[in-house]
Order: sequence, then C-alpha cells, then structure tokens
Amino acid sequence: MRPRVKLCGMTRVEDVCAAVAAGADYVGFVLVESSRRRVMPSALGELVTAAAPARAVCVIADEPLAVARGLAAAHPSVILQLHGRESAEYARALAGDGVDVWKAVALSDDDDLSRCADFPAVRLVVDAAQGGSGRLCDWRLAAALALRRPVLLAGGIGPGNAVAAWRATGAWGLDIASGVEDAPGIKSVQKINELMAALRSLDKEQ
Ligand SMILES: O=C(O)c1ccccc1NCC(=O)[C@H](O)[C@H](O)COP(=O)(O)O
Repeated sequence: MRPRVKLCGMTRVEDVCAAVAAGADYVGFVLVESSRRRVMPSALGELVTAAAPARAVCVIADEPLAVARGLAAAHPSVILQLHGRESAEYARALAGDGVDVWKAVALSDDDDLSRCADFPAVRLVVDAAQGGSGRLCDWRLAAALALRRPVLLAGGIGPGNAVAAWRATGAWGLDIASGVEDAPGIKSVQKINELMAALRSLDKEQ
C-alpha cells in the first residue's frame, strides 16, 4: 500500500483542487512569516474548505500558544504542524484542547533521534533543517525513527524519488512542497499527477 501523501505550501484554491483530485490525503498551508509560500490567516477559510475530503494541515513556527489556539479554534478540522522549536508542553497544551498536532523534527545524529522519539505529537515529520528548502534529510535516521513510530518523510521529495524515499525509510507518509512546484507556492498539476501515479504503482505490490 502506498504511503499517505501531504502536498504542502499551497497558496491557490486551484492547486488545492488539483491535489485533492489527484488523491492527496493531506494538503498543507504554511503560515510561517519567512516562508515564500506564506498564507495569511484571512485566506485560510477558502483554502481549508477547498481541501475536503483531504485533511488540511496548517504549518506554524514558534507562535505564541494563544495564536496556535486561535487558529485551531477558527478552523477546528485542521491539523497543526509545529515547525519551530516548540516544546513538549506546548504540544500537550494543544492536544489537551483536542487539536491533532504534528511536529517537524530535523535529525542530525542518533542523539537527535532519541531526543524526539517520544515527543507528544500524533505524527513526527522528519524534515531537512529548513522547511520547504527542497533539501533531502537523512533517510537512514528517518528509517530508524520510522521503526519506532509512524513518521512523515519530508525534504526534497518529488516524482523522481518518492518511491525510493518510501522504500528506503518505510515512512507512513511523504510530505512534499517544492518537488511539485513551478515556483514557490505555485504548484504544477503535471508534477502532482506524476508523483501520485508513481506512488499508486505501489498499490499493485503485495
Ligand atoms: O514550505 C515552506 O516554505 C516552509 C517554510 C518554513 C517552515 C516550513 C515550511 N514547509 C513545511 C513543509 O511541511 C514542507 O512540505 C516540507 O518542509 C518539505 O519541503 P520540500 O523540501 O520543499 O519538499
């Protein structure tokens, strides 16, 4: 069975619709100020609505807890992906409100792996040091973490290496931004379809 797919960094309703039509399981919106894919909170409603039946994931980094809570209250169906240096307590507070929390982690060595293995989040997203950079993360460390809990693998994945990324790590899901873009925040329907076709080929395997 193919891994779950999150297509991230959407800024346009038409791209969200293309991702959902192609079979994406999750659609991501980046609210991080420094991101070239930044979506303003005021634009989220329309994008989140367009994402159904895929689940919307809002990516935030080092926001005050009140801001994260406000976002979750305004859009109760979304997953919050914490992409900064948020603490376990921060994540637990959101989970206590009933929010599904994902946490992005960058792994440089086995110590990083031990440190984040028990982080209180529904899923860990193993990414390169900088989100949305198109750079690969360490697949060996990602595979080791994937043996301990379900993870999404992110960083530099696209139609040409998605199947290899999954085979190398056994990741529960793949998280892709720049690999299916024409420009930051502008998705390519052709690349989305190529990616999903490559991953669907895994469904034929036993
Ligand atoms: O995508 C961004 O611009 C971004 C900026 C700052 C923090 C996180 C960001 N993206 C989060 C994601 O979940 C991306 O899908 C993930 O980093 C993979 O990106 P890419 O290497 O471009 O596939």
